[in-house]
Amino acid sequence: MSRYPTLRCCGYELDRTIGTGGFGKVKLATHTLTGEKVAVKIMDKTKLGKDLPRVKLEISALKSLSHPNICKLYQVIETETHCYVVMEYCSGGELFDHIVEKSRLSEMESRMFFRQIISAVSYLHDNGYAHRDLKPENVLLDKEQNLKIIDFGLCAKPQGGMDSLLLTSCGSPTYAAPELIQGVKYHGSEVDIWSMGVILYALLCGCLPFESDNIDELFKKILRGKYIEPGWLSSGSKRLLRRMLCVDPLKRIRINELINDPWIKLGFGCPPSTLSHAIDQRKDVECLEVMSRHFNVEAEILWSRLSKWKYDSETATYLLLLNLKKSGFPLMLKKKEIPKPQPELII
Ligand SMILES: Cn1cc(Br)cc1C(=O)Nc1[nH]nc2c1CN(C(=O)N[C@H](CN1CCCC1)c1ccccc1)C21CC1
Repeated sequence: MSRYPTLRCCGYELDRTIGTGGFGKVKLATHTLTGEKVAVKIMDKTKLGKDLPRVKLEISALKSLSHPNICKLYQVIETETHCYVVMEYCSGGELFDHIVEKSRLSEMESRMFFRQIISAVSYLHDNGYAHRDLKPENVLLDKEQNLKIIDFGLCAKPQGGMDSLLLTSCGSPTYAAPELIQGVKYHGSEVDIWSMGVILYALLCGCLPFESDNIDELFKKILRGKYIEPGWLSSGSKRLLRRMLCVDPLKRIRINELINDPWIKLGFGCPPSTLSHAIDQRKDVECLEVMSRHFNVEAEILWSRLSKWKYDSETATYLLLLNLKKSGFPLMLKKKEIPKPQPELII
């Protein structure tokens, strides 16, 4: 019997562990009704302590975000001791590993990934969120090499909107902006741009712009803002990196300039998409019909529940049916297996 009987009875078959972090672990699982693979973040609430608010923050952020380059939330299951966050499974692993595998990426491949990050971050900022912990380990790839941003446990939704200042120093120092490590007030959008600059440098160069085993040395390098520009970098990419890794946040490129930067548009002829295809929020009659027949509930009654986006088992089934439809698979729900009666033991 699996260690997490709750998940089995909530409609998931657990598989192997695919990630471990300070917050617990992530396990691969299968949604029984649709057969779709999902990733379940399992956290022991009794061990989270002061980090519990971060988990709540991530869940509330994910509930209001719907974008093709942001890892999708399907369901939240809470027991007395554990919190299970059921999310989109990204089978392509971390962008970080993809860069290491190829030592560094071509300009076009870097641009293809980076445009997706811009699209996700501009959507985030438009919705009043700053991620604040952008790094290659928090950028995953799905089976079609589409990019998905994860780990919103450090994100912020400043009360007064994106123009108000933040103070909490958070995230990984290697990717943290100078103003963030100085402990002065900062704008969440500006620190995200700096971290995106570090990611773009990693994509193009296969290493990090600021590195040191000694934290004080690392801080000095970040505050100086000086980094090596390898010979293979084009002038367009060098110019863009200088505008992103600009120590003075007031002079740093802003997201709306970034979207229209010539290097970003090269080969595409247009800026990255900045609108969220809120496909998950609109009613899909076909998926609704399949659920209505399976659960024997009036479609309109079902939709009145689904449109409340409670991220319960019905939300998960609906969103996973949408995934099946997007992938061109037949829309069907497996009948719950009625356990076969055990043959009487013949003594
Ligand atoms: C690494 N990898 C390789 C393959 Br193949 C699939 C994966 C993989 O992790 N896929 C995957 N799909 N969906 C998810 C994941 C991982 N994952 C995660 O949320 N992974 C993060 C990874 N963070 C990066 C820095 C610190 C921890 C995590 C958070 C808490 C505990 C464990 C892991 C989600 C649920 C959103």
